[in-house]
Amino acid sequence: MKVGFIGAGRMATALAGGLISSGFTSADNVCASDTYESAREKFNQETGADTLTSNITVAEQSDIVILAVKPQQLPGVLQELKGTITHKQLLVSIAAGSPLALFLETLGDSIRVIRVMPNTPCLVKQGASAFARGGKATEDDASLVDSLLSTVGIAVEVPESQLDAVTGLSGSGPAYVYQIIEALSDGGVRMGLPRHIATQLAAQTVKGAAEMVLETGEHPGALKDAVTSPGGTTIAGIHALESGGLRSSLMNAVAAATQRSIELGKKS
Ligand SMILES: NC(=O)C1=CN([C@@H]2O[C@H](COP(=O)(O)OP(=O)(O)OC[C@H]3O[C@@H](n4cnc5c(N)ncnc54)[C@H](O)[C@@H]3O)[C@@H](O)[C@H]2O)C=CC1
Ligand SMILES: O=C(O)[C@@H]1CCC=N1
Repeated sequence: MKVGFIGAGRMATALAGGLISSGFTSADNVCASDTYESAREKFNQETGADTLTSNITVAEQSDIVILAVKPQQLPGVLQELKGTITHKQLLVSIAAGSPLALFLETLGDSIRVIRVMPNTPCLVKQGASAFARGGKATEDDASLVDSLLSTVGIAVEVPESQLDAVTGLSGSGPAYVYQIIEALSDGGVRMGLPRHIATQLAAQTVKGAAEMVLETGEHPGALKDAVTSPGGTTIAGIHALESGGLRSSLMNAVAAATQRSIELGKKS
């Protein structure tokens, strides 16, 4: 199975690294093209896979072609790949906000295309990705993309209409959580902890709580109750969070980012 990346930036390097280190495919079967030499060199150093200057050659040589350029660069790349991408390759796009219709309109509706919304924790193999099938993409194509994304985290299939909400939640979500970690650390510093200790404790607390949700399958509310002693410290903290509208703020953040994803999708 030959996998080719068009665009050898951060997300491509993370995905290629996951594919190779997990044994999904070998470095010999992976290649990438990029306009910039520095990006090609970094991809090659970090993954051991070959890089090329020609997007067309990468597409011709690959069974799976992964488009990993920025959304603004996508229309130009698709024009270039017209006639090269056919139903023989599986096309996978990770470009935020670019709808399946864009690929079908440009490359023809016989192509097999899957649109993915990954997130940056893919860089540390803790990604949360969702994908939607389009055109003539089959059940087998979906399983393949599921296995591919699972090398760098978890993956779920959704209808394309839900991908804007996915973008608002898990695509942009790491940034919300970084703000939460920074704020928890600030709280620790305010109460007298050294910064490096406060940040370490804050990050591990978020990681540990997330693992508890994923591993136990318990409702987050039940896990919260298990931390909260009657008349204790936690309920005092929770009351302060409720006064500050934490939950409403996070729900509004997901809604605002989803709305922006819808707007950006209409422009492309
Ligand atoms: N960073 C994030 O949080 C997320 C990013 N994405 C999507 O992933 C995609 C890639 O993002 P990053 O890896 O963060 O960007 P990046 O900027 O690190 O990588 C993009 C690469 O494409 C190359 N490139 C530009 N024009 C090209 C062309 N015509 N032909 C070949 N290569 C070309 C650039 O030189 C660059 O190395 C984007 O579409 C983005 O929307 C999706 C989810 C989350
Ligand atoms: O902020 C953005 O537009 C992209 C999409 C998801 C994460 N970053």
